[in-house]
Amino acid sequence: MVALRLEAVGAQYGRHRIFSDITTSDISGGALTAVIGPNAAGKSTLFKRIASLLKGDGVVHVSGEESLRPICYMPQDTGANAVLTVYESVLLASKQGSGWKVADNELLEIDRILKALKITDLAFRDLGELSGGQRQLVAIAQALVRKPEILLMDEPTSALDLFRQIEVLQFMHSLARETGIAVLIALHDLNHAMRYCEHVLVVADGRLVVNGPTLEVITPALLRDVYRVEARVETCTHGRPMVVVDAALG
Ligand SMILES: Nc1ncnc2c1ncn2[C@@H]1O[C@H](COP(=O)(O)OP(=O)(O)OP(=O)(O)O)[C@@H](O)[C@H]1O
Repeated sequence: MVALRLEAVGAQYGRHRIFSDITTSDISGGALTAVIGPNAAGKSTLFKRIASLLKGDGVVHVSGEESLRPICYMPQDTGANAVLTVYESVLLASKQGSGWKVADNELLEIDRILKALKITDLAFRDLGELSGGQRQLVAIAQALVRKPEILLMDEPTSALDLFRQIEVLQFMHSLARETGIAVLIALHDLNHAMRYCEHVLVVADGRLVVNGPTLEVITPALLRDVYRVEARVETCTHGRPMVVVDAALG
């Protein structure tokens, strides 16, 4: 199974250092890992650094699987200017880095992914005429069709309604389990992190604050120190842990 490990990783834009010296234990495939932290903490920058879209200090280790395209980054901004249909855009994504010849099984795979995300009805709509949530689902399809070993999803549910948020996170959770890929998801909704992610990586103040099992990491102390809120971790009526925020600290 694939594993990702960061060793003394840093990133900067010009002279502006965003974070430094991020070292993690193995982030293993088969599970979801939430990347959390306040606005501008560097979650997207960390993803870009892991995906080698940004140079920086340290080493990103990927072990376990041989893949031509092991890491895929799904950006937060899924704006679409191209004059393409949904189907064409997903096909184009699947062909990135390979030849242009299209095999039948590749078309079947696109059909399967559109069906799994319940967007088959959008296949021949122009990207430019989709809603924000529909575009986000298409961006997820574009990422999945590349079959990465490590998938970095930057706030993939931010434009989705509640039902779709849950559907997508459940789907990603099952996909990681079934295929053994490692999925890292930048999230602001800590209840989603608690419910769907086995591990959490917390980025703040230009460093990795902590990484580990979700229930050990998301505590009232962390919420106070990192998010500056007074909050509790309670159990809902279904027996699941959830964050209840009482107040923002001045
Ligand atoms: N292309 C860029 N050039 C210069 N600075 C940048 C660039 N992209 C991001 N930054 C800066 O890097 C810092 C981290 O930004 P980043 O987008 O990684 O944070 P984030 O944790 O993903 O934030 P959010 O939760 O608000 O999406 C911010 O101060 C931001 O202004």
